[in-house]
Parts: sequence; C-alpha cells; structure tokens
Amino acid sequence: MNDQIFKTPIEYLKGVGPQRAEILKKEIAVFTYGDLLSYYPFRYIDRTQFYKIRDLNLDLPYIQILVRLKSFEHLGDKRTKRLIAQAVDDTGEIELIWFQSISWVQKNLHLNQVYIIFGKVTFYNGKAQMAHPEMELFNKEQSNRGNLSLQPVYSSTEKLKQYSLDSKGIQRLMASLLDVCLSQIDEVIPTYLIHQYKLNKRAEAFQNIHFPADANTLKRAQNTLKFEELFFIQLKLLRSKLLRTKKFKGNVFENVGEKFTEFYENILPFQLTNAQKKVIKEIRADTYKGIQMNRLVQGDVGSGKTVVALMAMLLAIDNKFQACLMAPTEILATQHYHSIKSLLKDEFVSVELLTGSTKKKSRRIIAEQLELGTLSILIGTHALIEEPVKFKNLGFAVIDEQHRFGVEQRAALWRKNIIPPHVLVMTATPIPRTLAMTLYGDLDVSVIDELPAGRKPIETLHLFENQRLRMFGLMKQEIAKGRQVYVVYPLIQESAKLDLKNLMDGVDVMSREFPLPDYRISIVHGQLKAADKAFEMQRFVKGETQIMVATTVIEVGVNVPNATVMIIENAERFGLSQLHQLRGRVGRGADQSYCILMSGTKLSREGKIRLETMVKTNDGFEISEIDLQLRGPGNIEGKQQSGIMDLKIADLALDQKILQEARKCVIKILDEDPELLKSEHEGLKSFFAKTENGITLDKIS
Ligand SMILES: Nc1ncnc2c1ncn2[C@@H]1O[C@H](COP(=O)(O)OP(=O)(O)OP(=O)(O)O)[C@@H](O)[C@H]1O
Repeated sequence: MNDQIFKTPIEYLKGVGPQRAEILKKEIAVFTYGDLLSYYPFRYIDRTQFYKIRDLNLDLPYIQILVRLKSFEHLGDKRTKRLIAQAVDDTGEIELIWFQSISWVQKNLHLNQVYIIFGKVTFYNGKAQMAHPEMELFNKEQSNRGNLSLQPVYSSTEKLKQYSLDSKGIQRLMASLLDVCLSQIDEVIPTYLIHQYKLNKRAEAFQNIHFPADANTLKRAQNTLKFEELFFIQLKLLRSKLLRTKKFKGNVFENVGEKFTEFYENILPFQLTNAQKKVIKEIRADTYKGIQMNRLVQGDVGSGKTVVALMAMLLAIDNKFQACLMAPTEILATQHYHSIKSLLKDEFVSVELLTGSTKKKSRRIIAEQLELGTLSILIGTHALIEEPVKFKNLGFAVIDEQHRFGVEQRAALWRKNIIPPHVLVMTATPIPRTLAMTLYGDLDVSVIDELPAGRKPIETLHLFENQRLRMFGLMKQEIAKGRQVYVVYPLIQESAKLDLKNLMDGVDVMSREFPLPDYRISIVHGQLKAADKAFEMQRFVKGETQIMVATTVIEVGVNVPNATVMIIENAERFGLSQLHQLRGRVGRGADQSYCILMSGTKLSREGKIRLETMVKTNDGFEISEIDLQLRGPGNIEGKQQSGIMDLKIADLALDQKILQEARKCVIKILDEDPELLKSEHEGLKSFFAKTENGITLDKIS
C-alpha cells in the first residue's frame, strides 16, 4: 500500500476540512485516509426488497417502497413552509414531506409516475410519513441503481450528524476517498492465495465493502478483508515466535535425572493420565532442543495441570537450574505452595513462597538462598519478578492463570535475561480455539483433555429461591458424610459494600441453619487482610470448618478434594467461564459432587442459556465455545490487555474457519520462506515492514 496517501490527514479529503476533521477524530477516531477506509459499514440495507404501505411500522430501519405520486400540496407559512406529496401503492397511502429544495422537488417529480422511495418511516395521526425520501423513477431502476442494491449503513453519532455526517454523509466521504485512493492500493496478500481462496484484489475489496453491487460481491469483499486482517495478526505472532527462536538460545535440559525419576517412581501418589504424560513428553522434547520453550497448557478444571508443571520444574532442577511458579493472587500462590510441598514430601526439593505478605526476614533469607542457588523452587505472585529478586540460575518459569497477562506482558517478563527461562503458561479454564490462536498464537499449545480416572461427573442443579430447603437438605446430607461445602456470592466491583452486606446476610442465614457446635463456617471475602484470608482458607483446607462462604476470590485453583458441594448464589450474575471455574472446585476427589446454581426467577435470555449450559455439560471446551458465541470475544477476560483483539472486521466467534485457513497459510509461508524473500512475497514483506492498515500490530511484538 502506498504509505503516503493512507497516512494523509483526513482534513485534506474533499468534503472534510478542519472542522469536520476534528469531529471525525474525536467521535470515531478517524485521523487519516487509512482510518476512514477501514471504517466499515456495520450493516447494509437490502435495496432489492420492497415494503408495502400496509406493513409499515416504526421499528423498521431505512426501507424502500414502490409508490405512485397522487398529489402535491404546499403547506405552512414562510418558516414552516413544506411540500407534501400523497403517494399510494395497492395497500395504502403515505405522505412524503420536504422542508427544503421544494421547488426542485416539484420540478423534477411527476404526478402519476411510479417511484421507488427510500427512507425512514414515521407516523403522524396514524398516517405513515417519510421526510426527504430518496426518490428514483421506477422504470429507470435497472440502469440507474447499478451498484446500490445494498445500501451501506455506517454508525454515526449525534455530534457527527450535526455536521451532516450521518450514515449518508459518511458514505459520501467514502465515495470521494475511494476516488482518490483506489488506484494507489497495492496488493499485499500473495496472488496465489488470492486465487486459491477466491479473494478480491485489495482495491476491489475496499470498493465492494463500501459499495457492494449485491450480496455475493459483499460476502467476497468481507471474506477478503477478514482474511487479510487475521492473516497479518498470525504473521506477526508467528514471525515473532520465529525471531524469538532464532534470537534466544534455550537452556538445554539434557538429563532426566534423579529427582524427576524418584518423584515419578516413588513419590507420586497416583498414575498420571495419558494426557498428562503426553504433555510432559512435549515439554521434555522442547527443553532438549536448545530453543527457548514457550508453551501453553490448556486443561479443563481439575485435569491435573499442577503435577505436570511440577514435573517440568523437577526436570529443570535435575539439570542444575532453578524454577519458579507465578500465580495471579496470594491465595493461589499459597495454595500452589502447599500442594506442591505436599506432593514433594517435604525435604525432597527446597521450595519457598514469596508474596506481598512475606515477612522481611524471610524475604532476606529467600533472597540469599536464591542467589546462592540453594533454593530450587520459588512460588509467588508476580511480585516475584517485579522485586529485585535475583535467581542464580533460573531455567524454568511456570505462569498460572495467564488470562490476566497479555502477550505484551509475557514478552516483557524475561527481557532482562540473557538466556531466558523456558516458559510454561497454564490457563485456568479452556479457551476457545480461535481465541487461543489469537491471544496465544505465538505459543505452542498442549491440551490435557482427560480427567484423572475415577472422577464422577459433577451433578448440576438449577434451583429457584423457593427451593432453598432442598439445597439445605443436600448440604446436610453431604456434611453428615464428612464432606465440605462452598457457598459463593457474586462480586460486583462497583459496590463492594453491597456485596459484603449480601454475603453477611447469607452468613446469617447459614449460621441459623447450620449452628455451632455441630457446624463451623469459614468466611472469605475481598475486604479481609491477606493473612486473615489465608487463615480462613487453611481452616477449611484442614477440614476444621465444613462450610466456606466466600466471594469469588476462591474462583481459580483452590483445591480441597473433600469438598463435594458448590453452591453459587445469584448464579445468573456470573459469566459462563466463571461458573465453570467455580464448579471445578468440587469433583476433585472420588466422591460424587454437586453444584447448585441458585437464581431468581427473572432471567435474561443469556442468563437462561448460561444456566442451562451448566446443567447440560461439564465439558470446559464446549462451555468456552458457547461463552464466546454468547459474549463475543470482546468481553472474554484478558482481551483488554491483549490489544490484538481490536479487530475491525473479523469476528472470532464467527470466522473460525477463515482464521484457521489464514494461520495455515502463514505457517506454510514462514516454513518455506521465513525471510519473505521470494518475489511472490514482496508485497507482503513491504507491507509487513510498515505494519500499518490500522491493525495495531506493534502492540504484540
Ligand atoms: N493423574 C491423576 N490421578 C489422580 N489424581 C490426580 C491426577 N493428577 C492430578 N490429580 C489430583 O487432582 C486434583 C486436581 O489437580 P490440579 O490442582 O493440578 O488441577 P488443575 O488442572 O490445576 O485444576 P484447576 O485449574 O481446576 O485448579 C489434585 O488434587 C491433584 O493432586
């Protein structure tokens, strides 16, 4: 693409000027010609469809009707002067009104002729009206309307409309923009791919997305631009992966040594699942190659990701490296610390915990041991890399619950290191394939798609308020068997006070139903100090309390296999992946577990689908796909930080196939021509070097 023209400030476009330019910048972030060009219509009106006057109503968008002009009438005085035409079809009558250009209209429109009128219908005294309709003589339709069978609609704002930049106004700007720049648009996607996927040439695609001749033309233009958008994101991600592999050497873990073998053969209390073994093998292969590993482990809740991470860390330790595990919250870091300690059976390998609450003295000792290399595994929150913590020889880093880190942050983590450690990212819940390809497109992906043997599927019930007694009954039945129960309340950040009240009211009810001394309740919520939270958690973990009432702080990672009931209050307020995460806190042992979703009776359509989905399936991968369909990628956690999801045209929920194809092509190109030196990749190379086109590619380097 010719840089210059697309970087031209928008004020220079015919019909814009300084004032409108300011408004365009402020209202819709259109600064340049390039920005305007990728300001795509958000829908199209089918101008081949005609309405009958009888069927008109206020809810209709801009529509067209075929009418015959019956009469003209002038009304009002100087200031309210207007021209009204009565028009009819075989089902009724409509008034067409003009406040301006009256004499022009009267001169050019003729009584008893048939016209196509186009506009927005309103009603006055029960009569249909259309102000300033677009008019076209019917018998000239074929020759005149040509490429206007689909009318683009651009989103506009009140402010823009004040400057005559409603959808029509924007369309006019687009026409003059295309006039000046179409001839200067270079191809960027290699010609052989354009043929292979029946795409448009680039200029054609821009022309046809703004002024489509018909539905097929539009579809092709949309596919072309979607393909291009996703193609460049993949190119950027996979190129950066390639460069990283070239730039950084990776530590070589030559040996599967004593600790790993000892743990696997004598300490591990269960058989690994085949899926766990497969992932460990993948990690082993990565860390042997001399290339820095960046791998994402996706596994459903409770699939046993922690053991996999631990065994990978042992591999590092056997090769004289240190390892660390970073979790997003103190509770989780603490939890990992305890479960890893207990898996490792104490003195087997040295492990320490470092969080915001670690005392100064302990910090100093940890720092010393780290620098000396006598400490093998450090677990903590990401204070772990922010602080002046110095490892003697960090070789392996596990990042748990990566959703909260974007691609950028991940890249920034190890910049300081000369040989960066191998990085294993673990996601808390499965994420849809398309999202994984985009958010984590530069990582290799492993999937643990198997739960440990003997797990029974969690039984999920959706109950309403008047069925609360049933819920209490189930709780009592399970507690009588020696099991434990979670009761979770939603957290609305805007009103922490209200949340707390909600939760404390819940605690009151619980304490009445489950009184001391037979029952004991732990309470954990966001307003508690970290140490108090940890204390309450520990009471529950040790089985000293049978009921844990909490806000969503327990959402991820908490592991108490003896807990068999998860009650979620106001379940309709939670997102699907959150519900699935919460449910994953039970069903972690061999006992039958239950999840009870409590809700009010008034549910939104989406709320209903969410709860039905939870009742229907336990499969996290399936749930994540439904979540994406319901919410769109825009709202999936982690998106905000990722930067790459500001897609202009592609939709990760709908365009999975295009994404997969685009990725496949990029992989092939980089495999055969990593430096993009072949002549057919020339356009690609120069475009890529500039990384413009409004896609914020820089954000993901
Ligand atoms: N192969 C296995 N056989 C039996 N139990 C296992 C196996 N692997 C892991 N476990 C146990 O299953 C429980 C869940 O494992 P872990 O905490 O690693 O899950 P996770 O994948 O991290 O899940 P979540 O993301 O839900 O925390 C733990 O108690 C763990 O010891």
